[in-house]
Amino acid sequence: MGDATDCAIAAVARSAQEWGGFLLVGHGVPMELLTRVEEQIKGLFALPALEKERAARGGGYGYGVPPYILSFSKLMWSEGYTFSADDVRSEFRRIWPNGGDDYMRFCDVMEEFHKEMRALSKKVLDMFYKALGISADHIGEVESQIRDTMTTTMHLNMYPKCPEPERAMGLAPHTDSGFFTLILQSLVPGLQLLRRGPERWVTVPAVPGALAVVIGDLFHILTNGRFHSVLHRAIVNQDHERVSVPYFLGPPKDMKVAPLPAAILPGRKAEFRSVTWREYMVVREKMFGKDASALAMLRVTEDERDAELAPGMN
Ligand SMILES: C=C1C[C@]23C[C@H]1CC[C@H]2[C@@]12CCC[C@@](C)(C(=O)O1)[C@H]2[C@@H]3C(=O)O
Ligand SMILES: O=C(O)CCC(=O)C(=O)O
Ligand SMILES: [Fe+2]
Repeated sequence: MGDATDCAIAAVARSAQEWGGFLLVGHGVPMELLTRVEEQIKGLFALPALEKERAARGGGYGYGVPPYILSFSKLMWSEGYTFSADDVRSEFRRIWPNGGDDYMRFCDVMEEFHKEMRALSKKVLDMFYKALGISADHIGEVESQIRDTMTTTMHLNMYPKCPEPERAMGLAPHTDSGFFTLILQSLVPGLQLLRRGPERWVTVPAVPGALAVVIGDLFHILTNGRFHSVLHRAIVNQDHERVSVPYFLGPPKDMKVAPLPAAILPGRKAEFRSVTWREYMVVREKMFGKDASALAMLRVTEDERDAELAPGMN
């Protein structure tokens, strides 16, 4: 994948525009490592509830479902754990205060996974740049700043077997807010993307060793809407538990994100205002449960565009 072919780049461009996601194979992260990651996560969630509660979510990180999930009426049939990929050892002392073998094994595997995923995420970003027509030898200052400062957040989802799957939801429909997400999923399907025209939920197949890639809202802004941030959800099933590990890539929380000039098509203008991830999360929280989307709030209106044109026209 390091030297992705023109054909692969064209496929990335097409799926990022039309779907907002795709399955990535041949990425080089060893399948055997992915299996170990899944085993460790199942072990973590199998711990007694009281031990997991020690790490109860606070300040955004820790055990428990993400807060936004609580604003949906349907029962969420899942457990979650969010942490900064760079702080595995300190974070999981909350679960295993005295360290020990289980703690060491868990941290070793997660750190190995993080190292591989971090390297892969840079390759994926470069593929996206190429897919936008930004060639490797003409990468601008902003593009390389993004490449050098991208942050990584890991989230673990466990969806237990559900006796009445049609009455529950694994994870409510949402878009990821960052740049893009690489998702490792069990061999049990459950992730669904909303396909447009006409709208329908499409299940992402569980392909051994494949990673699902999903475009987030800040990438939608960065690409001036050329790449589509896709609404997705996770459903549950009666017969198998399922684990997924989204690896979220995004800017540092206070970096301003605006459409990349090099990504704006000829004859078009920037269609989104600049925003930081932190600011975006505030806007999005306000929009939950309402009809309008947070992205729509950041769209430059016709009036604003006219106002911008006006001085030059006088
Ligand atoms: C780095 C991230 C990405 C977050 C916020 C923060 C930590 C937890 C992530 C999730 C995980 C579950 C869905 C989501 C929508 C949620 O509520 O929490 C995600 C969200 C986002 O993509 O916005
Ligand atoms: O379980 C999945 O496959 C999707 C999880 C997801 O979308 C998320 O945690 O943001
Ligand atoms: Fe997601």
